[in-house]
Amino acid sequence: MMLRQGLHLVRKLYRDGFKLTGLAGRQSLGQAQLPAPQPDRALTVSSWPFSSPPRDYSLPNESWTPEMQRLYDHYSALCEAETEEEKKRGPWRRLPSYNRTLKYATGGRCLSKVLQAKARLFTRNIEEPGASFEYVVFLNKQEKSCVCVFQAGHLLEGPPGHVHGGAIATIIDSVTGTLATYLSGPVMTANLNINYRSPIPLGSVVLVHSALEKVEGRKTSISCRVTSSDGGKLHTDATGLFVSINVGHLFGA
Ligand SMILES: CCCCCCCC(=O)SCCNC(=O)CCNC(=O)[C@H](O)C(C)(C)COP(=O)(O)OP(=O)(O)OC[C@H]1O[C@@H](n2cnc3c(N)ncnc32)[C@H](O)[C@@H]1OP(=O)(O)O
Repeated sequence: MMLRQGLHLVRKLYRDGFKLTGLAGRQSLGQAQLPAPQPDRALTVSSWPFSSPPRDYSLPNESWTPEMQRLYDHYSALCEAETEEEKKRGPWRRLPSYNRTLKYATGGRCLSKVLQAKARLFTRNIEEPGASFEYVVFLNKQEKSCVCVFQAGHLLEGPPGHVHGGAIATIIDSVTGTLATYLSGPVMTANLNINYRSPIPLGSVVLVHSALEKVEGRKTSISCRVTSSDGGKLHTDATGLFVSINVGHLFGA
């Protein structure tokens, strides 16, 4: 009964232009749901009359180091830039990030009540600022790429003083998945292939660069490089394969 109700809602929300903000850990939206002339509108949250505004976890907080803040300011400035000829905004966008995968999507509160219960997004699950994943994703629409500024907190320790490989995989999955979702709509990770090249010091700030490799039918391939904040040191490189899904797939349909 619950499942049927849920699937009905999924279909209805899709018919009504439902926009996912967090499916599969992603911050971005499927291209199909982005109205091209006013891209910012698609990145906003629905104004549900009785909800309090959700916290956007990709905004600066007191835990951010000066380096994290510097890189945030750098990419934010690119987002403000205008193109020469038309005084239109350039290709860069900061993607907001919430701690619920469906609740804060347009129309998602209703779906969230039925299907999601108290589910929280893994990477935004720890309230203490700076303790785990501090990150912000900037998308370059023209280049079909994105860069994530990532500061790893003390809860992500693996080898003493360094970031756990699973935490690195998590941020790679989240960032490559964000890009795949933006480009191809709802997807799930089918394969991640990761090469750990040099350890990431805990508390340091790194850049996670992702770019589209190819789209073949339902398959979207994304490459990824994690580097030091000055780009001089390669920490990790990876590839991700994402397969487009019908949202019913998440509910066993
Ligand atoms: C909600 C917050 C969570 C945050 C997490 C961040 C994002 C995630 O990590 S998503 C969760 C992790 N991923 C999963 O749990 C996915 C589990 N797997 C699945 O559900 C399915 O296997 C799924 C959807 C990936 C593919 O299944 P299905 O839709 O039946 O596709 P299927 O027909 O098997 O394959 C489609 C194509 O992809 C290819 N493919 C599928 N899996 C793989 C793979 N592992 N490696 C290579 N190719 C693959 C197939 O060969 C096929 O290719 P072609 O079209 O050329 O023949």
